[in-house]
Amino acid sequence: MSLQSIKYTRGSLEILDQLLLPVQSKYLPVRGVEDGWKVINKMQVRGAPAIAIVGCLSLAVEIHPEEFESKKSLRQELEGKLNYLVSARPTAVNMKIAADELLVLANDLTKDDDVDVAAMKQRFLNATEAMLKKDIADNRAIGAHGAKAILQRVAAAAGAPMSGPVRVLTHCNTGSLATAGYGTALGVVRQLSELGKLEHVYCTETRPYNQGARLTAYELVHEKFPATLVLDSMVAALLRAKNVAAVVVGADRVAANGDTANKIGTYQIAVVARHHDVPFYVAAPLTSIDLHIPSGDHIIIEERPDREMTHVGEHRIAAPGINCWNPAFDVTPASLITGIITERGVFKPAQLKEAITKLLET
Ligand SMILES: CSC[C@@H](O)[C@@H](O)C(=O)COP(=O)(O)O
Repeated sequence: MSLQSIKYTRGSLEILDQLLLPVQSKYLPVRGVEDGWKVINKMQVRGAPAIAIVGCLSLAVEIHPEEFESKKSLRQELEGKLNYLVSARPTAVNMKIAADELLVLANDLTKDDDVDVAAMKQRFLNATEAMLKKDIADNRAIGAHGAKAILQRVAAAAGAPMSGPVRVLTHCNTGSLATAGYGTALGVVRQLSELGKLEHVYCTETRPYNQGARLTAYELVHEKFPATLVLDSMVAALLRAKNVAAVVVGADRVAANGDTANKIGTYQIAVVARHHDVPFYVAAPLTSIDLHIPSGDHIIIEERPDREMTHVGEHRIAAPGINCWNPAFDVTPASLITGIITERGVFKPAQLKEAITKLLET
């Protein structure tokens, strides 16, 4: 069974504390929005889809025991708390998109005279709970589309009818821990494995928070995938030496032109991949795509505390007194991206806006 980062039953939410992994596996109760904001901000839960799901479910557990005088007061509470949750981390767009969708629902229900306040609360709880199942289904579809695209490309390059098993590289953590389950980029790896087509997966350490070394490596060992950890500084050497067929990473926000914000270090991997003629794929659900911004220049990049760079756990590794710059994400230009793998298919960055707009219309 794959790892479970989020445990939810109506009225109760727990998250696997990712600050303690891989040394300790401990679930933390999330009793409401205040706890939800804190576990997201402190990165006890992280990964764009998981942030949105935990944020919304923290609101669900908070309102579950409450009684509301009117639909208007319920709607007001939802709006204020959703906006608060969006402020916990700025770069990933998933929480903002979820908040916008839930607010549209709340507004519609407020106006609907056939719905009373109890039914409105019920419908809101149902909508937040549906996110868990949908995320896993979306990730499975991403996995299937991504594995197919990579294998087809390898086969075409070799002029062969079918590809043999492939080696892939991934960055950060995009697996069960970063989602409701299965994973996005790691879902592609999982699908390659299910097809018997995964020769090897390489994961980067992902300094400074070490999502690769701590979390992805943990998932890969748990799944018994053939896997090797490399340092972030080894990617060029790896692509030169190890016949890697594709790079596949996740996304925190994809702009309308395909520019993609993802974990710091992603951009330089894309540059190196282009140099070595290795295809570079971004795997992300539609809930990570922000058509409201034309390009990556509009993405706010979160800057994290110096301590994440200067210390590993309690141990100081950097010279005291040195200045630090710690952006948590960077933006990979669309021109370096081979394809954006979504649950609805794989798109070239230049096709993304039109294709997604059409999909959303239907
Ligand atoms: C499916 S997770 C996609 C991204 O959120 C992931 O690649 C990433 O950058 C996570 O950053 P984090 O700072 O750990 O939340």
